[in-house]
Amino acid sequence: MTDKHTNIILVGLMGAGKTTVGKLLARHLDKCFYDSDHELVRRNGVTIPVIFEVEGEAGFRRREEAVIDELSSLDNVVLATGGGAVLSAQTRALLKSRGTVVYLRGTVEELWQRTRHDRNRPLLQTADPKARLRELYTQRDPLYREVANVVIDTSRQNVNTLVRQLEQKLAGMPD
Ligand SMILES: Nc1ncnc2c1ncn2[C@@H]1O[C@H](COP(=O)(O)OP(=O)(O)O)[C@@H](O)[C@H]1O
Ligand SMILES: O=C(O)C1=C[C@@H](OP(=O)(O)O)[C@@H](O)[C@H](O)C1
Ligand SMILES: [Mg+2]
Repeated sequence: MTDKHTNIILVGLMGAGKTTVGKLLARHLDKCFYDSDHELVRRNGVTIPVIFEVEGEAGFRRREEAVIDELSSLDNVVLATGGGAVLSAQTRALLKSRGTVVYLRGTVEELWQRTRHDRNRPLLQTADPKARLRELYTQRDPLYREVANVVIDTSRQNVNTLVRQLEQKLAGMPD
């Protein structure tokens, strides 16, 4: 059976730090770390941009939905999701029932600074990636808030500070 509070699920936009913070948080809490993107890459043997290229965003979303369903049904894990996972209503319902959901929030400026040199995020391969991030923020911020039990502001906070802050918040949460 899945105990709601044994899993920690991280949501938020690209560059929020889900992968980086998640890995460190898992080590601190002695939980297994999974990242839905890493799992898709490992299983399919191709990069995220290649999945987008071959199957389009819709194909990627189908795979993402399935892998998040599978990983969130495990116990005692920290799961970093991809930024677009919450676009699926099915995934939103699932996440809320399978763990404590943490929204890592960041300003568009910071998210952009953290992602601007990375070619591994196909949605940002546009003429104006910062404007794209702004659009995605407007569209998705309400969805992240809808699923989150905890919202953490990552602005001007280093990863170690964020992990400490998160540990404190999680420890103070009711069972
Ligand atoms: N709080 C932070 N402060 C500074 N840099 C960060 C922070 N969180 C993440 N980063 C950096 O931003 C980049 C994107 O982080 P990542 O964990 O891949 O984000 P996400 O998985 O949410 O897209 C990485 O280079 C990471 O080292
Ligand atoms: O926001 C998105 O739609 C996406 C975010 C990426 O993950 P990160 O949020 O870990 O960068 C990855 O899943 C894919 O490029 C699509
Ligand atoms: Mg990530």
